[in-house]
Amino acid sequence: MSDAKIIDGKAFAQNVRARVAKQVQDLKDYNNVTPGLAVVLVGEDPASQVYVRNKVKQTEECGMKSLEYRRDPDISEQELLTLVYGLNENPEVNGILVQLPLPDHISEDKVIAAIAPEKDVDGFHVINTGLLATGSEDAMVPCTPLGCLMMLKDFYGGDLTGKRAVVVGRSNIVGKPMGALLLNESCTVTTVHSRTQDIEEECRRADILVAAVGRPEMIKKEWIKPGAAVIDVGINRIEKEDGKTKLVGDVAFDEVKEVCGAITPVPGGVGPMTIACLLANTVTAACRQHKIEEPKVD
Ligand SMILES: Nc1nc(=O)c2c([nH]1)NC[C@@H]1CN(c3ccc(C(=O)N[C@@H](CCC(=O)O)C(=O)O)cc3)C=[N+]21
Ligand SMILES: [Mg+2]
Repeated sequence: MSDAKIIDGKAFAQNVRARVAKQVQDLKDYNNVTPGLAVVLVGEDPASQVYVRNKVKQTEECGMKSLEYRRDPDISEQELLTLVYGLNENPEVNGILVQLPLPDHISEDKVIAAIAPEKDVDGFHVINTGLLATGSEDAMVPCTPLGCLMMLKDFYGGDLTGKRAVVVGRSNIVGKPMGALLLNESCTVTTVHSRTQDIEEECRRADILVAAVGRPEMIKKEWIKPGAAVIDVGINRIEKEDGKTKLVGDVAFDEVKEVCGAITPVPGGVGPMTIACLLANTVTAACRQHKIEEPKVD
């Protein structure tokens, strides 16, 4: 068996961002529109700060306007909702992202429900969830699943019809929308989770395996069908023997790459694609709000 293809998410994301930058330039030149993305960050979680910093930087590099709203962790739910309502009304803002998780005293469901669906570039609002589930082109598609789909389509030359896809994990932000997207691509989709019997056997049937559980290196090479495409969504910070921390995925990369046909690394796989898709969604949102023909995303 020849070596697996290591899918370079960083390079892929750079490509997507270059395309987005061109679209932004066209919007400015021909429509006098500069897309704007508002990112709301509550609290001081260091990992969240890194992600938000990257989002802001890349938004600006693509020529879009970035608006950042940092709030103390003791902000009330009502104050946060009021901030979101204001962004809904702000014509400079085409996309709104409220960084999750939120502090315990704030209902994430309520905050997501408060975001205008057409500005919901995360695709977390139930309107967008419903549009995705019914196969509508009007859905805002969650960024991580969208990035995974783009890499899978690229690997398979555009068509996923009839592939057996197994999604490991059933979260609202990755597992469920990933399953819906793959079903819309005419895959045969199975979602497995912590209560699944014989999870290993289910995974071994997969042509496409998407791992999104948040358990470091849980998926071993015996779980993999030879030649399968393995997409690793996990970003787990673990401590090494020397006390330093490193990032690992949900897949035991070194052993799985000996069996599979293609695999995304962590870091440098799904993560950068998530941000690139956020930027692409912001352009899509701006086009829809200004009734401009929108660019195709994949
Ligand atoms: N409303 C909301 N939307 C999100 O999309 C969202 C969120 N909340 N909360 C947090 C998670 C996490 N997330 C990541 C995005 C990029 C990388 C990324 O680029 N990771 C780099 C490594 C970064 C590092 O070194 O820590 C990589 O995988 O190569 C990681 C994680 C978006 N999230
Ligand atoms: Mg909460």
